[in-house]
Amino acid sequence: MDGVDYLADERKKAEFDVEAMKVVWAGSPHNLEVSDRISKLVADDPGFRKDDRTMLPRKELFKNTLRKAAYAWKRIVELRLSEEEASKLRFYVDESAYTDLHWGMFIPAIKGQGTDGQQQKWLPLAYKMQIIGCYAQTELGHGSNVQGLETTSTFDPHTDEFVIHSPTLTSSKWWPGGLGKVSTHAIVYARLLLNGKDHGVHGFIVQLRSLEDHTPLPGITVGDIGMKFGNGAYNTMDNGVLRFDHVRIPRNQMLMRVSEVTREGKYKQSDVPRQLVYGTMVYVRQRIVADASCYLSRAVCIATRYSAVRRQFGSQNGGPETQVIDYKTQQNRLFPLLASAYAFRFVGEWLEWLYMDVTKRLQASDFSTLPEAHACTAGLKSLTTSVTADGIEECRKLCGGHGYLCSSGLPELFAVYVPACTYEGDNVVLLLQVARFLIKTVSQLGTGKQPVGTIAYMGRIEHLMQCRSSAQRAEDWSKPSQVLEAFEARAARMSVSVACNLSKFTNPEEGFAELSADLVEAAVAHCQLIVVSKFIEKLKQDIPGEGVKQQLEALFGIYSLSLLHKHQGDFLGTSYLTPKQAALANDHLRSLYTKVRPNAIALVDAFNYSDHFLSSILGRYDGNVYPKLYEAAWKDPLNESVVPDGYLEYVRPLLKQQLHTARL
Ligand SMILES: Cc1cc2nc3c(=O)[nH]c(=O)nc-3n(C[C@H](O)[C@H](O)[C@H](O)COP(=O)(O)OP(=O)(O)OC[C@H]3O[C@@H](n4cnc5c(N)ncnc54)[C@H](O)[C@@H]3O)c2cc1C
Repeated sequence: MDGVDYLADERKKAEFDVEAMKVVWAGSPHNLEVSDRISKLVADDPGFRKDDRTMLPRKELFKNTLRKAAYAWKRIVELRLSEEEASKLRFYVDESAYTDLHWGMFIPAIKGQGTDGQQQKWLPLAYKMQIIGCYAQTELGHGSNVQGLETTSTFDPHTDEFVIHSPTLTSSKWWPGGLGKVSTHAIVYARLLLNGKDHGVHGFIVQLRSLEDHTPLPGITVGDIGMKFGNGAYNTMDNGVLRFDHVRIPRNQMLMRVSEVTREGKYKQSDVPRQLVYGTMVYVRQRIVADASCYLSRAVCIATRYSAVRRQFGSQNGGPETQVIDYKTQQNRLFPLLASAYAFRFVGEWLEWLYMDVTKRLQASDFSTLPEAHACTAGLKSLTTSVTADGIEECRKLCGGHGYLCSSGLPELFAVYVPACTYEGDNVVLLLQVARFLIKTVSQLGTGKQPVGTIAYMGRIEHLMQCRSSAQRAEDWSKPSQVLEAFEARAARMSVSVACNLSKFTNPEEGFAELSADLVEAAVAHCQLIVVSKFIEKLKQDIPGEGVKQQLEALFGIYSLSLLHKHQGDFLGTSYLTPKQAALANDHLRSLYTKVRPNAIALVDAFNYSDHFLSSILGRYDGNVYPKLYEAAWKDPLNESVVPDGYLEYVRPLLKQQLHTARL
């Protein structure tokens, strides 16, 4: 029945102020106000409907995405939305589109790598969407290894131009979002060749399509790379292929903030430090971590609400069966994901601060924290996207069979999200970069160079190598300091141990390759420690609202102790814990599940997601799942006729034993 809240009893159980928790999740009362207003604006506008997305054929789907992107822009202009409101609107429209790359990669690349003059020329056009841009780095043959890119950009001093060329099939640009069908311009990464000398990979602004009729410019071959994983999902995006046949661009379209090519064809480093490009990278990765908390919280919201609606077994004397959320196994799978969503939210918030800090330092030519900031953002991107991708899939399983229906919202969420483990750096490749940084830090211990930021704990290496957990009772694990030391000791010991093993190799690179699996594990331990420590920092802040802090403390316990349980081998193997202490931690974890259980629905309500945004029948706010699932089934195009198209040709001849005369 519409209008009835089937989850009302669950909501009454909440032991904290949900409105105050909404503010914590949003980051501030201002953020909550903007998010709430814009999300309602999108949800109430039929122009942003998305419930038919998984049923549309690709061409229709894509055309509809183009319409929505144009309509969104129209609304942004009509309503005179600020940049903040506009980006929220795009977020709540919730459809991957060329605009993601235009705003998320093309513009930041020009801002980060373009000279002042280049920014003045290109940014106003891009801001008004008079040009649409994408980010063309990856090639058919090369992705992670950027230095292996093959596209060339050769300077021609006679015409003062660069000649962009794809010398081989494998040099074809392959994957860039927005490239296939829409972008008029691209930031193209190519090897800079001057007088036959290769100066490595640089970025160039290249016009791809006519601004009059959208046809590719001479020398350019461009198209879409084809259907991707899932229905709807990321197929709203035109990931593209691009080849250049000696395409000429003016010299001033090389992004020249850091290095330039003079009129005479000389390569010059500008006095702007090379490290500046890291600023853009920190920005992009910070966005990805923030997105991880959004995607994970969406999946968790769906699975939590449905777990409270769904009942299986346990009926007493003909009474209702048990809500599946009351099974400890369900809690043990679901609540750590709920806690992770909050943990990632807070680490994402901290990354926003880090980005501002890095920017300020770069402006003052202070590069001292850059290697640490780089390693930490690479690691957090890897950790949070991997957990989120696996977490969405776990939420699907938590919803049983119905989770497999597109109307649950989970298959599409998963299909849209999984590539985040690959783009902006393959997750394993990124963890190996973190590991290199950890090994370097270990090798510098004792040299007087103090580790800074998220690696500062290594400065207490002597203590961390020797200390033992003092936990004697389960409740001891409720102390953040107890948990923090456990994670620090584990991370430090794993790094030192793998560094010792590495030192046994005469060729360090050989050793690095041989021990790469252990190195990745050490990197994961370090990254989990960062998330744990940032959660603790959040808890130290003033958090208003009745019961809010207590819930966050419980979630912190669940996040950290579920990891401790999962990676028990690390903690025991490095001798920080005894098996008894690990068992006590697990006892405490179970008690936290009991504490969070009555608050679970309110904790996901605090995400403040509209039904439109969730687009999931299982995750409906009112819990009215079964009638809506039933209704939705009848809307499937296959149910438009009672007898399916194809019956006469292929089913009836079979039933009537007349296949020999059928036209198959
Ligand atoms: C949906 C989507 C959107 C994208 N959008 C863009 C875009 O807009 N612009 C753009 O330029 N690119 C884009 N990409 C490309 C993306 O950035 C690359 O796919 C990514 O960098 C990974 O590179 P790769 O595909 O070459 O993987 P590979 O590097 O070939 O990885 C294959 C496997 O090898 C492993 N591996 C690789 N190197 C090592 C190593 N050194 N040690 C151990 N293992 C290793 C990896 O872990 C992985 O398991 C997109 C990709 C996807 C899927």
